[in-house]
Amino acid sequence: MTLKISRSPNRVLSIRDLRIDAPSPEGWRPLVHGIDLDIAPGERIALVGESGSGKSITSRAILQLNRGLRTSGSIVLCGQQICGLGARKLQQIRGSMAAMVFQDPMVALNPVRTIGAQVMEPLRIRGVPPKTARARAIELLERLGVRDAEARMNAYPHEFSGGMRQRVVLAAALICQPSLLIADEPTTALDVRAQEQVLDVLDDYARDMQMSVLLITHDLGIVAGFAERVAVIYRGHLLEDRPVDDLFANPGEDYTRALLAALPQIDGPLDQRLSTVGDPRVAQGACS
Ligand SMILES: Nc1ncnc2c1ncn2[C@@H]1O[C@H](COP(=O)(O)OP(=O)(O)OP(=O)(O)O)[C@@H](O)[C@H]1O
Repeated sequence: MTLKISRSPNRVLSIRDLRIDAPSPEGWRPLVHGIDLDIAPGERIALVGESGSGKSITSRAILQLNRGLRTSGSIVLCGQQICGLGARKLQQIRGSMAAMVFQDPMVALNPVRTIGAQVMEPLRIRGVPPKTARARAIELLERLGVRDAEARMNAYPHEFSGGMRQRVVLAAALICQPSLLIADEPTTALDVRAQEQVLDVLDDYARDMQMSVLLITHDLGIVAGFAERVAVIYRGHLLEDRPVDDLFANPGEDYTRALLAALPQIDGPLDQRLSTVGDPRVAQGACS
């Protein structure tokens, strides 16, 4: 089966009027209220917002990974409309057009399978012969800074540090060379040094491969250092979508100002997490 891919993909991702609803005893309860978002090839966008604002469900909708939620609108990924696709087509798209990494590498990795088997798996599923898959896995692990990768292919996740495990998760996500990587707080579970190293290798890889990145993070330092654009989401509404310097220098919404004030500062404690923007006056002003 061949998937239709845009011939002039000036957008890796184009989302229009994305709505996500959850079932409730009173009927469908809206969680995301009609979001538009575009990502160009090679572009890095940070999605920020307080806890529960809808960052994860919005990003998971791109690969139709939300369970039990209703999604509507248009999501065009590399020229392919994602909404309404069947399970088999979605399976093909996941990993090749867009891949996703999550916060905790221990959850993402199977503790009883070797690192090598897990990194090679997306290629093996697509019918790539074992020798080729193995060579590509070793090459990618080395590139992502896993030293002595050939020997370590036979190791298990518990034999790796947190930072190394996240590189393995990245390798499994990147092995089919996706056009878009969706990274949902990929370094939150790591210590500060490992965070920096993982972001550095991701930065290098994305630049070399012209890969777009949608990064969900609570960390102002990471947003400033990694992203070109910032999209601010509040209670399922997209409030602002602007170049990072512009938004930091001149936030256009009260909510964004409050959010930036609540974010960990560059010269503050590096492991500080975003607190909830709880001021109801800010909340009311934001989406009215
Ligand atoms: N499967 C689900 N069923 C019902 N409600 C859900 C489901 N998944 C998420 N939600 C709700 O959707 C809203 C947005 O959740 P989401 O996980 O996207 O927030 P977030 O911005 O990523 O937060 P955090 O920064 O804490 O991860 C929350 O109110 C959450 O409780």
